[in-house]
Amino acid sequence: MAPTADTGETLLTLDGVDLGHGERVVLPRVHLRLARGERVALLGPSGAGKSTLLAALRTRLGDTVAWCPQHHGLVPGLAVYHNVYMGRLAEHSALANLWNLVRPLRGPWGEVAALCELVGLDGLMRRPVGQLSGGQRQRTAIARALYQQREVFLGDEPVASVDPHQAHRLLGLIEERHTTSVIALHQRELALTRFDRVWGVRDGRLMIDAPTSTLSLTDLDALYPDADDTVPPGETPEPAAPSPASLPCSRGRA
Ligand SMILES: Nc1ncnc2c1ncn2[C@@H]1O[C@H](COP(=O)(O)OP(=O)(O)OP(=O)(O)O)[C@@H](O)[C@H]1O
Repeated sequence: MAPTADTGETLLTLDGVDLGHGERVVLPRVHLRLARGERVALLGPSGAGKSTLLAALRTRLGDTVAWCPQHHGLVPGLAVYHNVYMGRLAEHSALANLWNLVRPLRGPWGEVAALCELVGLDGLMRRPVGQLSGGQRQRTAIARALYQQREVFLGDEPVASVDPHQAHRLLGLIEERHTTSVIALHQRELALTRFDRVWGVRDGRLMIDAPTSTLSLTDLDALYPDADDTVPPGETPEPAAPSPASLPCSRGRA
C-alpha cells in the first residue's frame, strides 16, 4: 500500500490519559497528538515507559497498525518465510494457512521473497528463525510488519540490533511503506536525522514533544539521567546551552 500524502489530520489524541499496566500507572495524565504523515521517534531511558506508550497507541489505532515488537515475537522453529507470512495470517482461511505450512503458496512466497530481498534476508527464506543472528531476527520481524501493509508502523526498538548503515536502510523502507510511524529507539542521532518529531519520556512523563528541527543532541541527553559529558563516537558535540525542549515540562506542538 503506497502511503498517502500528509494531510496533518489527527490520527490520535491522548488528552490527560493515565497509561500503565493494570492498576499500575507508568505515565500519568499523558497529553499528545499523532498526526497523519508524522514520523515520531520515541526516546527515553530503559523502563521510562516507551513500550507502555506504544502499547496504548497500538490498542487505540487497532487494525491500521503494523506492529514490530521489542522481542520480535517470532516462532523459532519456523522458517523465515512462515514467520513473515504470519503478518497476514488472518487474511487467509485456516485451510490455506495449513496448506501453506506444508507447501508455501505461490503468491505469498513471491511477495515474502521480494520483502526478504529488500531487508537483506535473501537466501534465508527456508531457514528456521532459531538459527538466525540477532540482526537477522530483527529484520525478519520488520519484514513481517512490512508484509502487513498497514498505514501506521509502530516499532519497539526495531533497529536496535543492526549496524548503522542497515538501520538507515530499514528506516527508509519503513518510511516508504507507511504514512505514519512511531518508533522507539536509543540512537539519538537517528532520531534527529530521520524523524519529524521526538517524544521523550522520563520520570513518568512526556518530557519532550517537539519537532526535530528544534532539537539538539544536548536536548535529547536530558532524557538520560546517567548521561555524562561524553559524546558517543560518531556524534557531533552540541553546545551545552539549554533550550526550551529540555525544560521539565511537555513541549507544546510547534
Ligand atoms: N506487564 C507489566 N506489568 C506491570 N508493570 C510493567 C509491565 N510492563 C512494564 N512494566 C513496568 O512499566 C514501566 C515501564 O516499562 P516499559 O517497558 O514501558 O519501559 P521502556 O521504556 O519500554 O523500557 P526498555 O527501554 O527497557 O524497553 C517499568 O517500570 C516496567 O517495570
